[in-house]
Amino acid sequence: MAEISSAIFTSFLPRFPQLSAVPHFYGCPGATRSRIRCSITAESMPSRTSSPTIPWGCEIESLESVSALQKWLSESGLPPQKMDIRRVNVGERGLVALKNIRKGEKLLFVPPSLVITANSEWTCEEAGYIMQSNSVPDWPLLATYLISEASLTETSRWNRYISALPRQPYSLLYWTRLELDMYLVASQIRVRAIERISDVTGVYNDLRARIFSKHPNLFPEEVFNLETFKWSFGILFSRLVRLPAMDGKVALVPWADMLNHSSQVETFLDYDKSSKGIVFTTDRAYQLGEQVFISYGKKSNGELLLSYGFVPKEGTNPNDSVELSFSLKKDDECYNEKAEALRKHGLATPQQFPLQITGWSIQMMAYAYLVVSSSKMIQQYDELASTAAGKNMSRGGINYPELEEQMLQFILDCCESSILKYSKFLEGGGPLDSVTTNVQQANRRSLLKQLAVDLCTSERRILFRAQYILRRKLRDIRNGELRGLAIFNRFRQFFE
Ligand SMILES: C[S@@+](CC[C@H](N)C(=O)[O-])C[C@H]1O[C@@H](n2cnc3c(N)ncnc32)[C@H](O)[C@@H]1O
Repeated sequence: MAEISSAIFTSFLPRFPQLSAVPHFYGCPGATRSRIRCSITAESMPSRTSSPTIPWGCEIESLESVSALQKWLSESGLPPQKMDIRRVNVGERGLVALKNIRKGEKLLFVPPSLVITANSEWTCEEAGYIMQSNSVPDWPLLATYLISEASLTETSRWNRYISALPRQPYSLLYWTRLELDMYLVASQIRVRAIERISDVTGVYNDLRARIFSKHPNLFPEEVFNLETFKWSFGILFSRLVRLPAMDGKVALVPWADMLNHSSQVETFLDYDKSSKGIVFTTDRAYQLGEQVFISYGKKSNGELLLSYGFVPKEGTNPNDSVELSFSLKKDDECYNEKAEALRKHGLATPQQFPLQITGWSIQMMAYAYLVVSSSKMIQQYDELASTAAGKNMSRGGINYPELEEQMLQFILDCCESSILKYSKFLEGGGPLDSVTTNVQQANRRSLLKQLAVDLCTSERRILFRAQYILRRKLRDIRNGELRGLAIFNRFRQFFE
């Protein structure tokens, strides 16, 4: 998948404009409306308290719906492919090479007519008209579109595609608050997941208040509810691609979205103007029968778990990082001045910075310098906060040799307190393990726990490496100081 940046996700956060005056519709044409009502019956209706079931899509590993999808795609203009959808070891279902594929080959060629974007036609035209006339941003529009088309079953042209989508995409959206608190207690991804769940809930509530409640015949609550929105956002987070050659347009690309991610490749999906289709260019060769991969973007293991519900094997992701939380010291006599400088540059206390396996950023160092700086440096607070916010990136700008030791010690302390949290989770048993009630629940818990263990192991590994480097640097500084002191003392004795 092309990178779906948080900037795109935030594009649905701005409030929608007030409802414009729209003609009053009485719902989709008769047959279609009744299908909506039939598609989710009272019995199958997802409940907010019990485990919800979405009445469309398939089991995540199902290949049955995939053959119907392939047939429909070929009939609808997808050219013959050099890959086929198969059960795979990495990612349940994936695309596998049907012949040897060279490095540098263009593959796929999915025509734009088979791609879902914010401009796609709605089977229920009236619902589409209402959404568009309210200028609903792309993400909530697509989430609503997907539910609308899914609920129309065979009437929708996307029926075959939607039937092959997972009924429950792997995503942190499906973790309960208790599971997030238990299993991701040490990782900052827990907070990101909570925020994301609350964003999705907020978007749904906004749509319901502003649009759905005013047109209940077009957007009945038994179809357009929080559970179906969780599903559609889960699908978008794990399958939507941004197409740079189409001005960053976001799209669901059937067939191409069967490609799994590998951190070892860099190629991604994009629109190819010469062939007028969605393609990707292989950046390595594949042999017959091998699974073909793309990159979902330079994402950390935590980000991959958040959006896609998986954690790559330990040590295989060169883009892995862990979020380290920094705070001003509560007893700092210049706390207010420092907090104000941070606020001015859009930063807070506490503030998270990514720590990579390859090291830490100038922004992180600038924040740490600000934390340890004395009141004598008050003139530099603004500059440090601006560097911490990434606005002033020259290394020379934060060269304070007299504070270096304190700054490094501060980062080391933060790393070590974070390591303690990870070790407590990884080396202690969780009380949730003892309260599972049935086999299904026990299986789910062990899967989530394994994901959390994999994530926390990889995040702690980065912290251990930083701890090692910081300790060595501090030892060198202190040894250098000691050597300097010894030379000074020898000089003093000589003159005495
Ligand atoms: C765009 S879909 C790819 C097709 C998907 N495997 C399917 O069967 O529908 C993204 C989802 O595939 C799975 N996936 C992709 N890359 C993976 C990987 N490297 N390891 C494990 N699961 C992966 C995750 O479940 C993710 O949410």
